Amino acid sequence: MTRMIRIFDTTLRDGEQSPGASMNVEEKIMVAKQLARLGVDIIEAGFAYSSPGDFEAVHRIAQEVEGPTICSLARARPEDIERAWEALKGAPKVRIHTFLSASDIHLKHQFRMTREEAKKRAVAMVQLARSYVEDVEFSPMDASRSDPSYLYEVIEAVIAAGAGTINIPDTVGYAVPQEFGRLIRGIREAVPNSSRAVISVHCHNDLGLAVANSLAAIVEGAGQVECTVNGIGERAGNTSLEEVVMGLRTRRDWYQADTQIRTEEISKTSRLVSKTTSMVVQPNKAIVGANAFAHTSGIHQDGLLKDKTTYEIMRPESVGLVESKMVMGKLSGRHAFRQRIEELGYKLTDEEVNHAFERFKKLADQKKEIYEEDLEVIVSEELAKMADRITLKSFRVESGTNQVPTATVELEIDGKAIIRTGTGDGPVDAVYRTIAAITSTKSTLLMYVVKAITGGTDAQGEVSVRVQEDGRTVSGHGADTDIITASARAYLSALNKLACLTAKQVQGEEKVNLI
Ligand SMILES: CC(=O)SCCNC(=O)CCNC(=O)[C@H](O)C(C)(C)COP(=O)(O)OP(=O)(O)OC[C@H]1O[C@@H](n2cnc3c(N)ncnc32)[C@H](O)[C@@H]1OP(=O)(O)O
Ligand SMILES: CC(C)C(=O)C(=O)O
Ligand SMILES: [Mg+2]
Repeated sequence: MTRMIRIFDTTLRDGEQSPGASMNVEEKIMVAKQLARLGVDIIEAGFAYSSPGDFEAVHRIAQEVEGPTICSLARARPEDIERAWEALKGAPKVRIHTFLSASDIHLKHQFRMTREEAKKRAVAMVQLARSYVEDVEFSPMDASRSDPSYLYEVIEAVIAAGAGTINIPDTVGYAVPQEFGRLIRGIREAVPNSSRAVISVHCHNDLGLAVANSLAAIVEGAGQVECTVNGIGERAGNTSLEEVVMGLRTRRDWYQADTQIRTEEISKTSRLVSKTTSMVVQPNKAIVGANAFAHTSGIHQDGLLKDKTTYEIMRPESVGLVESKMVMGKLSGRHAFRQRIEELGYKLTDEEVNHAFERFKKLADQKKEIYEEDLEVIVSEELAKMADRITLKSFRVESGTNQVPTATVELEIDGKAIIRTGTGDGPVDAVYRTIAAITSTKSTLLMYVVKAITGGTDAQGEVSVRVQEDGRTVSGHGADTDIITASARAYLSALNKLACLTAKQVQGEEKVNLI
């Protein structure tokens, strides 16, 4: 039997306690609407007493966001509980979450209260909250550093006073999984009325154990997990929603538990929260980091190409990503290299792949990541070793102060001579336009650079061009003492590469329709 675990999202309350993560009312509403689409059970929308802005956020979210229960935090003080009620009243599904410390450290140093006084206050505030709403949650703050026997007493008393959810916070992230699981089991075994309430957990990540502690608590019977998107929150943050949810979903066989989260909304929610709070997600963050579904090493890439399950325990689609990423770099292997160039539309022979792969490895030793354009260049230059299909036979240019620059160009394409005359804005432009007209190229000239290789007026000039067609970019070079000849050669060398690429892409066809 699969147990359903409630997801209590506190991104808008504890998440906002991350330094610099504060959100305005409109931003909170936008995030709350996305949390509803994600399918969380409860949204802790804020702490109504803490500021007019938070009051308004709780109020508007309670009014405007459909689906989840909307909750406000409140200290164990009448004014806080009343303010929470003011913000929530009139909305269909609401909860007041009140809290007071249970640890001697907090009671002695911060609250200056005895255990008895704190217990009495907790009971009175739960009763007050219950006079306003049916659904009351109580948190004995710093529970993991509290004396268990006192903790049990408080829990029993607040359940008797009407709290339907008892949330066990590991406020300072001190607990370790086995210990925290045992604490939850202890509560269920030692508190006589514990079955009348849902036991919740709220873990902080100071030792990087928030998710592990939450999962350990679930094993011992916790029915609600408090968490935040991307794990943001006070100090090192809270339990990460996406990690707990995907942990349960992926290992349902082990936990026999799941949530009602629509996991396909996870990536979108993560991006929204990151953008809204300006909290950048680290690339290696589980589930939502940029690298969470990126594979770099050749052996893994080879395995994935053969079967995704070799190195992927979750489908990227299950968290709303289109597909996993194969990152081409110095650790990639031939299988992934061939696959990527085929995805780019090129069919190479084994020998061509081997040559291109050698060049790729050399380049990858110098560059952190190889992009599509790099692969295009490698492939195009590999293919450029094929005989040129277009050669320049001759050209003549007329230009002067009062003359429209005119070029007559003779090309040989696949052995056939073609001659044509055209005009342009300058002599080079006239030659380029005429070549373009003869070859009927659809390409665009992206870059044209001239530089002198030697000095003097008889200097050898070198022209480099970059040309793009159908998303493919190739470069071309030409050198001559005549700058127009160098320009024509550079352009034709680029067009020859494009022609080779097209020939390779149109598998089985010998000729390219250049004219
Ligand atoms: C573990 C957590 O995350 S708890 C939630 C933490 N979140 C926040 O604190 C964010 C919002 N907080 C605020 O805006 C402010 O702290 C306010 C408005 C709540 C209170 O502000 P101030 O009145 O100026 O008090 P300040 O924050 O300096 O001190 C907290 C007071 O609340 C008391 N207090 C703290 N928690 C509780 C509680 N659960 N129940 C009752 N009183 C509490 C403290 O003992 C202290 O009281 P004192 O003034 O009698 O010494
Ligand atoms: C208010 C409580 C639940 C809290 O955030 C904590 O103890 O960390
Ligand atoms: Mg907290």
